[in-house]
Amino acid sequence: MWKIEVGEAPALLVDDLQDGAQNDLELKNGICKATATVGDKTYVIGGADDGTLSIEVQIFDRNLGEWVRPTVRGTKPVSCKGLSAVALDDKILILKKGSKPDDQIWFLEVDTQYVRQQQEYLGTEVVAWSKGVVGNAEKPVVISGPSGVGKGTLIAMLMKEFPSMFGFSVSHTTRAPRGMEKDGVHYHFTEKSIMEKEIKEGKFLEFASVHGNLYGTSVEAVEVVADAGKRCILDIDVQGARSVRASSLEAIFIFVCPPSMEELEKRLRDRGTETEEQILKRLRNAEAEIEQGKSSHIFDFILYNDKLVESYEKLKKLLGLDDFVTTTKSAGHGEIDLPIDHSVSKIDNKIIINRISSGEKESKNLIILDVSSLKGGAPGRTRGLNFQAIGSFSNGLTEIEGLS
Ligand SMILES: Nc1ncnc2c1ncn2[C@@H]1O[C@H](COP(=O)(O)OP(=O)(O)OP(=O)(O)O)[C@@H](O)[C@H]1O
Ligand SMILES: Nc1nc2c(ncn2[C@@H]2O[C@H](COP(=O)(O)O)[C@@H](O)[C@H]2O)c(=O)[nH]1
Repeated sequence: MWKIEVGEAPALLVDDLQDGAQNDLELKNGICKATATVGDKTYVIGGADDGTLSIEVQIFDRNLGEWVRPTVRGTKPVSCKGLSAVALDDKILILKKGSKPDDQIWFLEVDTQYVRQQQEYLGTEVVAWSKGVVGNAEKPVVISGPSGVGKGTLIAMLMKEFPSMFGFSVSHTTRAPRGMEKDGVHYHFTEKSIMEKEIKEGKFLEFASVHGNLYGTSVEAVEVVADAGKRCILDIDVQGARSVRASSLEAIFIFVCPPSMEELEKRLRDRGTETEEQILKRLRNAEAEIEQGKSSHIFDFILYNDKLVESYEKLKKLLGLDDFVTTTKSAGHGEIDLPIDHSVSKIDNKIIINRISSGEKESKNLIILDVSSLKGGAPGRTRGLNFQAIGSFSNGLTEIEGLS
């Protein structure tokens, strides 16, 4: 048995860190941390010792016998009353005790494709947070097409008809605001140097130089919509769509095409928001974009926006909304009633969460969390978690309550 130091935290016994699921390790300073081991590395997760109130991560590399502070990507969860951690293949499931239902389940990615890419890019140890979403939330919708084709118009119609279903991903841009555009609503208008710094810090899901300005979708812009329980719509150019296609965000990709170049030019000119020079630049770029949009295999659907009302009906059809009745489809993600006192174990793809008895006669004693169909992940959300709650009763009967 050998002793190691966790930064400034009290000494831990390495034997306590063996074999992953050692949960709720109470350190001498009272901060609750959980540990999980993936490969040669033990991850110590918990506490909030940097003044940010977010959960911290340290890694003990067993091969090197060294502690490492990784670069952390994704939105960090805020600290809580206690944590449980369970090692999966390339990520660690974290259960936050005493947190709100939509803040209880998180994943710390340690060896996913995204983490490996970031490690290669930064040359440092990287971990990435992603919040777990119960059930299968509808996929985000990526809408691309040349400037002036009518993407914004179609999206505005969709948001007007289905305000509680869709949320717009507010992009960052270095271009100047147009007359009626509001910061934080149409775009986050920003400086080039600030945006470049934030890109380096990994805050963007995708970014591209479009018509001479920088545009990008921050991870937060997509998460804000997901947190509101809405389906995210991204209005981005073809380069951005390609990056999103290569990312972990599973989406539906729609390319909007003009009926002709003449009509595209007319729409751009009639809109009256660009200078002559900008209109010509946008029209030049449009030809290449249309070619890529039609041939690149990025897009699932091509939508010709000729007559607006007809195009909008087609868009609704693509999204399964043509005969939509608001009351028949609700989000219905379900919430896990995670007991504060629990133990956690793993059998294949099932995580068994066992209530540590508090003497109640009728309580949900067991929650089985199915992690076999996880989708998405950092940067963003991990979707597809399913669960069953099983309650045992004093009469020996068992009640099962399940989700999908
Ligand atoms: N089907 C249509 N028929 C005629 N005009 C249209 C049609 N769709 C949109 N428009 C008009 O074309 C102009 C450009 O539309 P919009 O601003 O929605 O384009 P966009 O693709 O979002 O452009 P950008 O990429 O530059 O933001 C607007 O004035 C809009 O009213
Ligand atoms: N790759 C990205 N492209 C974006 C993003 N936000 C908008 N756009 C695209 O830029 C052009 C021009 O937009 P405009 O508002 O200046 O007319 C248009 O094609 C948008 O789709 C983004 O975050 N990423």
